Amino acid sequence: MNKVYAIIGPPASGKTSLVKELSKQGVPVMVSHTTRPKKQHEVHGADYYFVSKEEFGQLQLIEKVTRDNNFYGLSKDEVLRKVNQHPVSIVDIDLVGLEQLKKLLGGRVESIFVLVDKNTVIQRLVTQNAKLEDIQRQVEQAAGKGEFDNWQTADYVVKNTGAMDASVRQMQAIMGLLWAEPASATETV
Ligand SMILES: Nc1nc2c(ncn2[C@@H]2O[C@H](COP(=O)(O)OP(=O)(O)O)[C@@H](O)[C@H]2O)c(=O)[nH]1
Ligand SMILES: Nc1ncnc2c1ncn2[C@@H]1O[C@H](COP(=O)(O)OP(=O)(O)O)[C@@H](O)[C@H]1O
Repeated sequence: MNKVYAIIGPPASGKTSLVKELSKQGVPVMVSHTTRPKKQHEVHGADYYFVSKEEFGQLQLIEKVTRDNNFYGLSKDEVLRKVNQHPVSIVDIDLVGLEQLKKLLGGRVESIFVLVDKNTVIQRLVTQNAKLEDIQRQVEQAAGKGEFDNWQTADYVVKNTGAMDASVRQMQAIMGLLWAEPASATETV
């Protein structure tokens, strides 16, 4: 059965970075549509599908959000296309999206919670030069939605406070994309 692994976790836990790295290693990613302008370094179809408001309005979406007058959403077509084409794919999604994904795909969805503590989140947001009041709001909102506690209901948990490489390898192992090197047959003890 083809599987989609939903990467969930609080803000600044590392979801975007981990998904980008897994994508570089060849894991197919479900891509959202957005009406916000494309930034120079971004690639249509990889970072987002960049579309007009009219085009966005015609999509069948499993969930969407409005931010700063821009729309973002994951289309049903994108989900079905990726899950039907690939044995394993990944998606960076929030909890509402995860519930919708489960309604659409049932047992084909597994969730991986990216675990970090609140202090690490705050430190990372400070490093990204976020304003203190924005940091406080983001952390409070995430805590209010239970985003620090979702590890309790996720299928898998990966702690992302050490080296990112280690988290990437753990996720590959969870998804069945990494195997331990077999011990050499000629090895003596
Ligand atoms: N619910 C939902 N949120 C999304 C989707 N796509 C992106 N987002 C969120 O929208 C926010 C803004 O994304 P983006 O414009 O790429 O961020 P920026 O590069 O930091 O300006 C981020 O928090 C994303 O996680 C989506 O399909 N659904
Ligand atoms: N294992 C890690 N160690 C240190 N910094 C990390 C690690 N993983 C991610 N980061 C950093 O944390 C910040 C937030 O990561 P990001 O991928 O944007 O999180 P999210 O998508 O969950 O909001 C980024 O600056 C990123 O480089």
